[in-house]
Amino acid sequence: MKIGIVGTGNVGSACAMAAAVRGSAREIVLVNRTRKTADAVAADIQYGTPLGRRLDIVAGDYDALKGAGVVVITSGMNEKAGGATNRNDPEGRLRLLGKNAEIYRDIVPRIAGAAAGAVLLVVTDPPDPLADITREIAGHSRVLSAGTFLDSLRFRIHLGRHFDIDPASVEAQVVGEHGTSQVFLWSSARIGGIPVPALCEQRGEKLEKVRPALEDAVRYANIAIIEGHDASQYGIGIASARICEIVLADEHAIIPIGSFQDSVGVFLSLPSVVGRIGVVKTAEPAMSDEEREQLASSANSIRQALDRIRKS
Ligand SMILES: NC(=O)c1ccc[n+]([C@@H]2O[C@H](COP(=O)([O-])OP(=O)(O)OC[C@H]3O[C@@H](n4cnc5c(N)ncnc54)[C@H](O)[C@@H]3O)[C@@H](O)[C@H]2O)c1
Repeated sequence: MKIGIVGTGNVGSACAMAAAVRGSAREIVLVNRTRKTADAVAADIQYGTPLGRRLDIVAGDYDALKGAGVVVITSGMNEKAGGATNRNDPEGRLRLLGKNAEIYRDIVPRIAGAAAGAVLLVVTDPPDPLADITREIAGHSRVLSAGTFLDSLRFRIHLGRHFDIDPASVEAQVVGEHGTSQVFLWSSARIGGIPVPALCEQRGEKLEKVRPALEDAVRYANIAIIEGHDASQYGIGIASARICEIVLADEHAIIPIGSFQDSVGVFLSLPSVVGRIGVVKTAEPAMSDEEREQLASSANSIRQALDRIRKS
């Protein structure tokens, strides 16, 4: 049970830390452009491991990824460095695609060559079109975009806060792009089996009044974090570690996550059964007409961003 993590900046280090603390694997290998950084992160985390489950965490070159069941790719420019922190910019994280696609064209052949049997989990922004590029280069379909798994957790947190309920008991999903065009499935959001719109009514609230602020808090959560702390890293670290666990244990858990959708020709997130081969099956959730239209428009945003860099 081995996890590879490529890139040991803020996000890669947080993924490693979360996987170590959660006991997600027996072995973690860290690969970074600057080996010294990967060595340092591995050593730092290793010193805490006698307090948890047995773990070997080491740094290595790409060939050390051999035998990994899953490789988390976090290399690339982040939102702050790439100027993607303006809430009024509809492009959002898609602004980072040109630069990060260049980096992916360089590193994915090496990752896919070394970790031939692994599921590749794309975390770098924007993860959906980068997963497309990864799939093309790797030549197989065991590719996931971290997608809206984290956005869905954020949605559950904010709904839990609003209704004063443990977010673990909130069922709610964000689908589509991990970006500004993401789609909130209000029509199927439930707490204790009660639809969220009905819960609002019970409290004398109008859903249309609750929606904008709550959606903005989720859609721009990364920007709010970056305004206080330079990079968003810990939430995605925990979310990525959980995805690795699902893959390594072939759990067949169902979570919102990005995979290639034949029907629209791009990667985007839908609730999906995840196991050792990546996405085993995608479920089409119940959606209102409005949500369905938003999902089509989200697919368009991703497609247009890919078209722009393929033409350039
Ligand atoms: N999917 C998500 O939910 C999510 C959440 C937070 C951040 N992110 C994204 O994760 C990525 C990493 O963010 P970060 O804060 O860790 O950035 P960072 O600047 O801290 O780290 C960048 C990493 O990329 C590597 N890198 C940079 N240029 C490279 C190149 N040319 N070749 C090989 N490696 C290179 C660096 O060595 C470093 O390991 C960003 O794209 C960020 O936007 C995604």
